[in-house]
Amino acid sequence: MASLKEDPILGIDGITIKEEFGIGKPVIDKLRDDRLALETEGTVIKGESVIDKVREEGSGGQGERDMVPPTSNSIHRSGSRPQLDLSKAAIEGNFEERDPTILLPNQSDDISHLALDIGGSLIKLVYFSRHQDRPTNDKRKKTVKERLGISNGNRRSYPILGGRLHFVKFETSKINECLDFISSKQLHRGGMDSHSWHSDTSSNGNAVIKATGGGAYKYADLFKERLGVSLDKEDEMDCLVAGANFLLKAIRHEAFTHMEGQKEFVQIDQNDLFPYLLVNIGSGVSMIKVDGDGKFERVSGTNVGGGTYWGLGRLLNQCKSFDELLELSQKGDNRTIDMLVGDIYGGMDYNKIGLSASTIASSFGKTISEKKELTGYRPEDISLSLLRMISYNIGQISYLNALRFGLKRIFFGGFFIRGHAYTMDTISFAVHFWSKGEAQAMFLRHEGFLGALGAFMSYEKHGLDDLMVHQLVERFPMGAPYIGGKIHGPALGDLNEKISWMEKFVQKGTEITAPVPMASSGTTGLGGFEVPSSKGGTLRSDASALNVGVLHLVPTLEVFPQLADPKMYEPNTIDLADHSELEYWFTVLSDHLPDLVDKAVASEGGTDDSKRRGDAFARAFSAHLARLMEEPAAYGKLGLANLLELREECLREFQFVDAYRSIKHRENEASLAVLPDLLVELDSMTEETRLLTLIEGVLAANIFDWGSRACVELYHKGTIIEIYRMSRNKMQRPWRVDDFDAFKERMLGSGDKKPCPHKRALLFVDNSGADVILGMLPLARELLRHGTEVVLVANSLPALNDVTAMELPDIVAEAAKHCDILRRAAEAGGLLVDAMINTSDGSKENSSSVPLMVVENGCGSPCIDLRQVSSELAAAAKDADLIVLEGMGRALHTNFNARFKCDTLKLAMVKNQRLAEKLIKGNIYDCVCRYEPAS
Ligand SMILES: CC(C)(COP(=O)(O)O)[C@@H](O)C(=O)NCCC(=O)O
Ligand SMILES: [Mn+2]
Repeated sequence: MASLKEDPILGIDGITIKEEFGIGKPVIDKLRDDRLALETEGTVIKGESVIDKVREEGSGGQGERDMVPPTSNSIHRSGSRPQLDLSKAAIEGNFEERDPTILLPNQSDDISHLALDIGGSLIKLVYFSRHQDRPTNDKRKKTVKERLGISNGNRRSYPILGGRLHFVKFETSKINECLDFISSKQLHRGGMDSHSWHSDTSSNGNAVIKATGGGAYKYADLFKERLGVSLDKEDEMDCLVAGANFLLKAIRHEAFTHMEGQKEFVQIDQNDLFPYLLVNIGSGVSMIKVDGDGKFERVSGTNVGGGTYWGLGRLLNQCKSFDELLELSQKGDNRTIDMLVGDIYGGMDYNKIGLSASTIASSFGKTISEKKELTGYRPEDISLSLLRMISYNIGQISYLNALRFGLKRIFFGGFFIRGHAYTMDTISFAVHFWSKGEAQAMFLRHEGFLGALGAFMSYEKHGLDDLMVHQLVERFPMGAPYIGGKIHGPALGDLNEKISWMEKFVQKGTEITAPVPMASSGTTGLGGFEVPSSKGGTLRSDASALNVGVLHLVPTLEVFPQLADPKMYEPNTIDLADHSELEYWFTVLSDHLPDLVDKAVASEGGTDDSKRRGDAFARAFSAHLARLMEEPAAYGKLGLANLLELREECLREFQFVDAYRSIKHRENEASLAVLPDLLVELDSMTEETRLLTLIEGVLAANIFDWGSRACVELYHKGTIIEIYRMSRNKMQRPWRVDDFDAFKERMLGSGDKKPCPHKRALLFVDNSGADVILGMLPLARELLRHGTEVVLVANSLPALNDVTAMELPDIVAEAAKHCDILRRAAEAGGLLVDAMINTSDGSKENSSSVPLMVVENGCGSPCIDLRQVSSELAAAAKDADLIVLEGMGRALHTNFNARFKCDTLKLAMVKNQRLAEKLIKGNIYDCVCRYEPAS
């Protein structure tokens, strides 16, 4: 099939767009309305610039956001940040005061809980923030829940609410900064609500914080003095193990191997976790055999650990910080200090016992035979020799202990490692070498937080111990993608704080963003340490960064029950481990940024405040991209879906609630105007022709995608309907992937044999406007006509121009005004509870119709990860026997290779040339109609 781009008649210069189109001429005339022009930037060929229109309407004091009538739907969605409820706000105390306290009686605050691990060198802090879900009185939602048989009963004996788990660290020597941080966030005052999960006050009425590590004893008085809190001391080993078990069970991509500079995530089977050896490298080293939850034994340890490295480094090199010492090692050459096998054997390998010439025979051994003073050695070389000596020694002792107890897996944690590639390579090498490849060294992304997490877990009824992987969503730490120098990177609560952090970050930016060049591999594999591949010229800017995101706890998330093999399911189609892919998609997202910022700022009325937020958003997003470009696996396995979600999350973080709101509204209006005529035309067709026209319609209308650069350029060339007509005219079969005949046979049968209709179809809808109204709704109507219940599955939160579950009922109500099938089904599905329906026959009888329902999918991204969907969707899916996934995000970028237990139809127009070539060996604007019967 020729692409739209190549077609001289339909050329995207828009000069000659064919008039003849599948739907009637009056409809076309109707759509000549100026209001239906697509672009907002004033480059519209036909019709008035929408920006002008906005200005006119805005002169009455209304911004663009006011053009959209408020939806009548009152579903409460906890967005990325809780919104302030200012009702009944009152000033407390003296009105004359400069910053009087304002009481917000109806605001459900973020409630924080905190635990600490105060070590010899670092303080690790884990805290949880949450806000209570407000009860919803939404009748539609209730009806849908009833229909789907979702009970409101609590699964747990105590409530666990959604929230976020944050990870922060401070140097112990700067404990005052840590106290200031706790105090500024009021973290020590958490847990005072009725849902308290821990005994937050001691018998004498003081607030209590769980803490572990030696500092919990040493600094107890200071905490009491400064914050008025008591530290409730928890055993360090108990905490380490509880923290490690929680991470290994609950966090996807927590563990990874690191060999010769290559990081690879290991999927740990929860049921096959124990036993393992946990090696915690802090100032000293503990080796713990873990047999289960709370079942462990400290089997060994060594006093030669992180403290030794730092201490000796200070004495020998006068380094002021651990990172400085580590940074020196990056430029070191240990051959000037270590005695190598080759030094003893005249440059030869000692082959008989498998030692290469470059194997260290004796750490620091070369210095014996040289008559140099300490000043004669380079600090860089000393640092590297030290690092090797200590890492190698720890690797070897760990292996011997694993051997002692027959353990195959060794997990290394503790802040000595701090994500330093060379340290991990050295340890891995030692374990691999001594075990002859039998044992495997693994590392944990939250390596430094095991103790703090464990202390957190020790609160009674924290509710985290039985959380499942799918209930935790790891998100990029917002507002603080980097941590360096004096800038700490906790999640910043306050928007202003966040914006000024970004501004500060930009000033510091050049200092802390330099990527590290990777040297090529030089390891012999013969037991010698040559130059490991991950030793770059300089220390990564983020060597002390956390490399962990913020954990969002969403207890309502579930695994989509129709996945054929949930354990093998991988949502992303494109592997960003391929560097050229990564570069390409990073460029696409960067290029799209200025336009997105314009839209976002306009959606908030173009005020100075929104411009400042827009700027901060652009910086934050660019900084995240740069950070990920430097280390793609920093926050676990990175797929395109994560990047697209990151963009949306970042927008929300800077309080851009719905950047495309006016575009969506305009397209909805235009499409609703066309719908009645389209339905009449469809009804005049035979069943077979109609089914084909419907699928064509879905594919054609998927062209309305504001996330695709090519499509947005196209929108400059004509009105909504012109683009739609052009797209429909291009729908000749065969499509690039064309399983329509198989789908038709399942729907209509062949010959006289009429197949049994599907019982329930889940339609994963994509974009607002024509996509959902002229594409998916008519398809839903056809399924309803066949007697199939239809569940429209839409986003919980806005993403690009995707329609949301909150917006859909009003759209359906509008459509239902002109169609009895939709009206009856929507009534039966509880969608029309408070919509004013004015139909021709006025019939209220709904028992004859199967229901049309709407459920939210639990996400706010253009893609969907089916391991983590809303509980409503999971409930609706249980009885489904047909799934329709529509759009590039949901059917191509994600789920293209996913297999389901029930019949599945994947429909999308490919609106990106590179993806078309890669995925379907086709061209931009080619279509995919992939039908896969139940497996
Ligand atoms: C963001 C999208 C996945 C949305 O597509 P949709 O799901 O709406 O069909 C898609 O527009 C996309 O991949 N855009 C980036 C590539 C580009 O601009 O060509
Ligand atoms: Mn979309």
